[in-house]
Amino acid sequence: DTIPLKHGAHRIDKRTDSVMAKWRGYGLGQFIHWGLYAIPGGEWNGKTYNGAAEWIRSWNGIPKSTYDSLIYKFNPTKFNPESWAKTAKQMGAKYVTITTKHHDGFCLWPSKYTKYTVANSPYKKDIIGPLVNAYNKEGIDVILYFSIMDWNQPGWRYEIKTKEDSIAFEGFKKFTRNQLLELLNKYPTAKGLWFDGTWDKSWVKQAAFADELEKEMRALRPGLIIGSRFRPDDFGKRHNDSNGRLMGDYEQGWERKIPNKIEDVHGNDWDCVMTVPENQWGYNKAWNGHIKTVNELIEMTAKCVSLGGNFVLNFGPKGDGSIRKEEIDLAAGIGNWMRVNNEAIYNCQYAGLEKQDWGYFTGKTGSNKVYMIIFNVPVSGAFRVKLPAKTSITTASLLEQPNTTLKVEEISENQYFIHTSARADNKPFVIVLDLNKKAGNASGTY
Ligand SMILES: C[C@@H]1N[C@@H](c2cn(-c3ccccc3)nn2)[C@H](O)[C@@H]1O
Repeated sequence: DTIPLKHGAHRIDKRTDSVMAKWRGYGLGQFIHWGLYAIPGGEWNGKTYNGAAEWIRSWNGIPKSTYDSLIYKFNPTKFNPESWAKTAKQMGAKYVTITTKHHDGFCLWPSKYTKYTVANSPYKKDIIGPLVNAYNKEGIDVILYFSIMDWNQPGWRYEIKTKEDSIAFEGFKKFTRNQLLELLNKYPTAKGLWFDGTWDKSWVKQAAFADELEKEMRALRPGLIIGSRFRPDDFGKRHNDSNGRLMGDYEQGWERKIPNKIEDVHGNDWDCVMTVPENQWGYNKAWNGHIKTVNELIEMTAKCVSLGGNFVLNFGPKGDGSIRKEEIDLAAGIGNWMRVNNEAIYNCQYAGLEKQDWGYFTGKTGSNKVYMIIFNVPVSGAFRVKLPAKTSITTASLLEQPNTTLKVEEISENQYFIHTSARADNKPFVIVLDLNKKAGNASGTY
């Protein structure tokens, strides 16, 4: 039996409207982390900060006031929103999530509710507006990242302990509401909000306020997509309420990690947001440790889509507004593969088939088509496929050469080997299966 909640989940199961269906089909997205932290780029006075570059303000190696005065150095002469949008387009991203305000409180739009914005920097101009327009012109939808935690706001509190705290935090809540409504009014084509900085004790006590604000934002912008990291329930639970139901339209918990099996996603929509290095979102001069390759990132994209989610790859532009060569090259490499194989990614979901070692199945929403995205070629050269009862393979072909049919060998009841000839390169490729009926999935629908 469920716990009675005033501010728990307001919907069970996935959204069924067309705006969310489009989001569900994006497959691949781009994250942009850009702000004052890109100016030091993880380094200060020749010393390197060993955390994530966008958290450098929290480092005791740099006085807070010194960090805050970076606003007077913000003048990205190389900022070119059209070229950022073209890079994303060429990569094959269908949506972009852009930091409007990260934890440091610096606003990339000329907010009326604080002085700590681009308007008071040497750059002076709005960044978010031109970005939204440039991405929309490329046919890419925009989601606005917003950090509730705001280190620049005097009213922010990690915890509310005194009367003074609570008075200050009430002012902070008003400020937060004003900024969110301001963003929705200034950028009406934004499809959704990606919240961050909502884990502290002060915020998890704001169930009623956050619930009312979410309702107000949805009323202002029908169809708005809001992730599960925005609000706490009556008992301070986040993402899933005290009855285990997702609060928000999709699960936001997959930050720098990917679910392993379908049971891990609990029937939710979800996105995975991923850094190229181990843990750097804002620009960091020193990219240490393992830097993910094109093939790794294609595999992460395929794995996310095979489990019904979207993969969102992070870019951290430099303080001057240019995008580093490593990221441009990754976008180009992923794009080369997506140009040929995006049919196996866009508008695809969990195919409901038993995972095999060669790679990932994706199912085309509402069709009998299933894609096999191959990363590991078996030494036998034969690719195993297990189908549910009464489901059979009508044809099999290579996505890159649609008119080549591949040999299908039935090896037992509902079990097949697909045979292909050896391939010259060691790049991922896609086999398309036309089935005699929809394979269905764990929840029986696409
Ligand atoms: C999407 C990513 N989320 C931010 C983040 C949050 N955290 C964090 C770190 C410790 C406790 C709770 C949250 N680490 N990184 C990163 O700065 C980036 O914006």
